[in-house]
Amino acid sequence: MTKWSRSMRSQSKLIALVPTMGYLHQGHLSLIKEAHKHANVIAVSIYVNPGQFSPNEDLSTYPSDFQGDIQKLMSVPGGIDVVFNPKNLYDYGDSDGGESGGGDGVVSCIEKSGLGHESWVRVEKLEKGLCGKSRPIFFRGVATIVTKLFNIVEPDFALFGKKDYQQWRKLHHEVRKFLPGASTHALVHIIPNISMVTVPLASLIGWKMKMGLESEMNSRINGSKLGEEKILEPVRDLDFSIKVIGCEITRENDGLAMSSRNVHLKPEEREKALSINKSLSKAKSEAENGQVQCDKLRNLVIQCITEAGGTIDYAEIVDQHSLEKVEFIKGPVVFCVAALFGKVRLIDNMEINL
Ligand SMILES: Nc1ncnc2c1ncn2[C@@H]1O[C@H](COP(=O)(O)OP(=O)(O)OP(=O)(O)O)[C@@H](O)[C@H]1O
Ligand SMILES: CC(C)(CO)[C@@H](O)C(=O)[O-]
Ligand code: BAL
Repeated sequence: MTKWSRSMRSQSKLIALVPTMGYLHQGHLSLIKEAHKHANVIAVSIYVNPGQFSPNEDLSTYPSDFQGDIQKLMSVPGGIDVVFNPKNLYDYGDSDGGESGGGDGVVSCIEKSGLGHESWVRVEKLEKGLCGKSRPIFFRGVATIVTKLFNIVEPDFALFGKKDYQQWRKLHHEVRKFLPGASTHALVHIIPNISMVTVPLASLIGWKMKMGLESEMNSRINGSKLGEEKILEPVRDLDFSIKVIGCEITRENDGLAMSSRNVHLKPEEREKALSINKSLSKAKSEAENGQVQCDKLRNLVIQCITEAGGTIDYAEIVDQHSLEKVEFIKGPVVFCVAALFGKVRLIDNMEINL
């Protein structure tokens, strides 16, 4: 994978990474669409990361359909360049991590065997609330695997969905925050010579889906960025020269946020789950009409979801940047919800910008 990336870089191509856990839907494809606006070549990773699941979570039942994913990726306008689908990205020491690094109860690789993988990335404050409460190792696992993917793929851009708002915010923070006066700029010189390369690698699905994109890419580059020096903003905490881009939530026509786990919802549960988006939309419009007391808005959402038959994990209104709870809406906030319908835990959110 790294060899491919470096070969792209040596041709001055900008590389975007779209990390996923597979079982792709239009939400994932919207990330790829956005990636095309920024980069010349696109890598999609498909890896169900065992390091972010606790033993009581749904690693073993997480949906997967690799061939279906490939079909979907082939149909993306503009194509993608490579699919990175590693079997396992952890060293399990003496114990057998099993297929895809998962397997029964094997989650964090080191705790059981005492050997193997033992380095973890943490984003100490932002990982604590919301999903971090009920999924205590989740964000450590996400930050670590994303760091590993960044090191392997060496992208210029990485795209994440705001459906997983806390994840996006946390990664954004981990990777890049504008520090006035900081001097660590990544300078990227874009040159006009775009040529297509296919790189089949053993551990990588050597996939080439370019389909007539060359002229489109040339005109984009010629039109806007030819010969310019593009300055990526200074990075923070971990000094990655990577720009993290957040993409809006893609919803089904009836408002349900697209999610791979939706496939596990029974029809009646799916119907009940519509209460999440409905109640969030109602809360947002009440806020826009002057109701800025968060407990009132929270009660509205909790009541609506509970009456529909969902079980609330959390329903919090938090500052969009710090993710700290707020009592009264005074600035940009995001209303984040996690709720269970049957055995399926769904998350959703809505930004409120008064
Ligand atoms: N509806 C959506 N709109 C925009 N981005 C999304 C949507 N669903 C997922 N994504 C983004 O796609 C990336 C990969 O997510 P992932 O593969 O876990 O899919 P998912 O649908 O979020 O699955 P899950 O059922 O685990 O929530 C993440 O950055 C995630 O935020
Ligand atoms: C970012 C991610 C691919 C890391 O495993 C995952 O958490 C996801 O799909 O949102
Ligand atoms: N998109 C979230 C991945 C997870 O729930 O593990």
